Amino acid sequence: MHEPEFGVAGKTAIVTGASQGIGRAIAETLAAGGADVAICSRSMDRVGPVAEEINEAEDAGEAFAIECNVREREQVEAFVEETVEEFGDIDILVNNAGGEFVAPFEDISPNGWNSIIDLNLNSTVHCAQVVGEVMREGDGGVIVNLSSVNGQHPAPNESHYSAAKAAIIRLTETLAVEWADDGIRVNCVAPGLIQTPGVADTLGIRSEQMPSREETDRRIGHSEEIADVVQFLVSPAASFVTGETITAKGVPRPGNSFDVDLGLE
Ligand SMILES: CCCCCCC/C=C/C(=O)SCCNC(=O)CCNC(=O)[C@H](O)C(C)(C)COP(=O)(O)OP(=O)(O)OC[C@H]1O[C@@H](n2cnc3c(N)ncnc32)[C@H](O)[C@@H]1OP(=O)(O)O
Ligand SMILES: NC(=O)C1=CN([C@@H]2O[C@H](COP(=O)(O)OP(=O)(O)OC[C@H]3O[C@@H](n4cnc5c(N)ncnc54)[C@H](OP(=O)(O)O)[C@@H]3O)[C@@H](O)[C@H]2O)C=CC1
Repeated sequence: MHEPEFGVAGKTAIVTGASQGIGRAIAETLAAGGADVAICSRSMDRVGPVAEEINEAEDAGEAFAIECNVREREQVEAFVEETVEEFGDIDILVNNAGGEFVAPFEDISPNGWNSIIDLNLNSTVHCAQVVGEVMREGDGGVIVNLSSVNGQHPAPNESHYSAAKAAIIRLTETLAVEWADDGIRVNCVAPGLIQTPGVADTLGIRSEQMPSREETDRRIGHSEEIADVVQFLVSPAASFVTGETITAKGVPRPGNSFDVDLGLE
């Protein structure tokens, strides 16, 4: 009888933007499965406690945290170098750090546009190139990039973010082909609206506005539900899956998974 292998025990992983929200859930899920995780955010005060909590858990992998702004190539290089020193190799990269502000296209300044492209797309490029080199020189690996339903469908007032997240999908497909012979699988997850501190603070969408998790229709997703998809993609069970985007948005409908009034005129 065939038993699918969903485990990550003994693997080493980098998860960017893991001080809260989806990134934190991904790091905790992989560590709970026995992977050693290197995690980062822009603030050691925020990401350090996540590593401490993982290290206190029984039967979990090891964690170490580092301050790294993934918009800065040099900081990504230092983070990856330190991870290799710590763990010896990198099997898994999850490009999670990302974010946005909402504004009509005509109100986005060149600097505002660049900040969102840097944060979402260029950070993914930095991490994929730097970690990809380590994987190609080693035994290959698995990369998962966080896109969004906004990268798949029109999203008014999120033109910069949507453009970046759409580009991440095509980058994923391209790298899956370019790096197939190096034993590197590259996939994407496109979440619908997920209840995270970032969504609450930045977009002003709070959990009390949301239907409860028990409701099957039109509910907001939870970070763990994205972490579970990532866990599948990085596991041996997904060994024949590359260049794909898995959408995780609950009930199928075009566009966003939940109709939220963002309060823009
Ligand atoms: C229908 C429902 C749809 C819901 C979809 C939900 C999809 C979820 C998407 C997510 O990504 S969830 C994650 C949420 N978390 C975040 O978004 C938080 C992350 N935010 C940040 O890190 C930062 O705020 C930022 C957005 C990256 C900006 O960081 P940066 O340090 O670059 O900022 P500044 O230097 O302050 O500004 C740079 C530039 O951008 C302009 N700008 C900033 N905010 C706005 C705004 N609200 N409107 C217009 N322009 C803005 C700012 O003015 C600067 O430009 P210049 O003035 O210098 O030209
Ligand atoms: N929540 C949602 O509805 C959806 C989210 N996504 C995507 O999922 C990912 C995670 O989103 P979510 O959990 O909601 O986001 P949050 O804003 O809640 O968390 C973002 C995380 O990224 C870190 N971060 C932000 N900027 C940087 C940076 N420049 N360098 C390093 N770390 C950084 C933050 O840490 P710190 O502040 O400490 O630096 C934090 O840990 C993003 O790519 C997002 O676009 C996609 C679709 C929907």
